[in-house]
Amino acid sequence: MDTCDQEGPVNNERYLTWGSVFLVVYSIDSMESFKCCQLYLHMLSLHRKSPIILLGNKLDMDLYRQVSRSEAESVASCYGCVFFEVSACLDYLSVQHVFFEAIRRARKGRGYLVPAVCVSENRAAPLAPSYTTPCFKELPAPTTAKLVTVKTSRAQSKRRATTLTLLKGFKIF
Ligand SMILES: Nc1nc2c(ncn2[C@@H]2O[C@H](COP(=O)(O)OP(=O)(O)OP(=O)(O)O)[C@@H](O)[C@H]2O)c(=O)[nH]1
Repeated sequence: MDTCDQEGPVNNERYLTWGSVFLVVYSIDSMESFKCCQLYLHMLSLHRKSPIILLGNKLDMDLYRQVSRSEAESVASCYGCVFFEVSACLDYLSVQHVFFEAIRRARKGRGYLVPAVCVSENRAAPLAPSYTTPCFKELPAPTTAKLVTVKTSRAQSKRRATTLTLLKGFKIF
C-alpha cells in the first residue's frame, strides 16, 4: 500500500489479507507524510496483528527535518511497532538491516517454523528452519563489491597470431 495515496488508507483489504509484516514509511522532512503514516498505523492496528515497522526515510535530509525522532518513537510505541530511521539513498546497510528485521519479525509472528530460503548465486535452496536469523546470503554493499577481472583473450589461435589480450573490470553488485 502506498502512504502517498491522496485518499489515505482505503481499499486496503487486499494487502491486509496477505501481508505478514508491514513497513510504514514516511520522510523525516515531511510532517505531512508522517501524519499520513499514522492513519495507516491506526488502520493496521485495527485489522491485523502482524508486526509493523515504522520507518523514517531521508535521514540525509536531517537539516530539513520536520519529524523529530522522539515524536516518531512515541508514535511507534503507541502502536507497538519498531522504529528505525534510514537514508535509502545514502545508507544501503541500514535499509538492508530493516528488511532483515522485517523478515525476522514476520517469521516469529507466524508462530510456526517457516523454511528459510537461501539466496545464492546458484539457486534457491531450502534450509533447516530457524527462528532467529534469516538465512539470506547478504549482498555486498556497493562499496565492498568485488572487482572481478574478466580476461578476454584471442591468444588461443592455432595460427599463433599476435596475442590480443583485453582486460575488463566489472563491478558485481
Ligand atoms: N534525499 C533523499 N531522497 C530520497 C530518499 N529515498 C527516496 N528519495 C527520493 O524521494 C522521491 C520519492 O521516492 P520514491 O521511491 O518514488 O518514493 P515513493 O514513496 O514510492 O513515492 P511515490 O512514487 O510518490 O509514491 C524520489 O525523488 C527519490 O529520489 C532518501 O533516502 N534521501
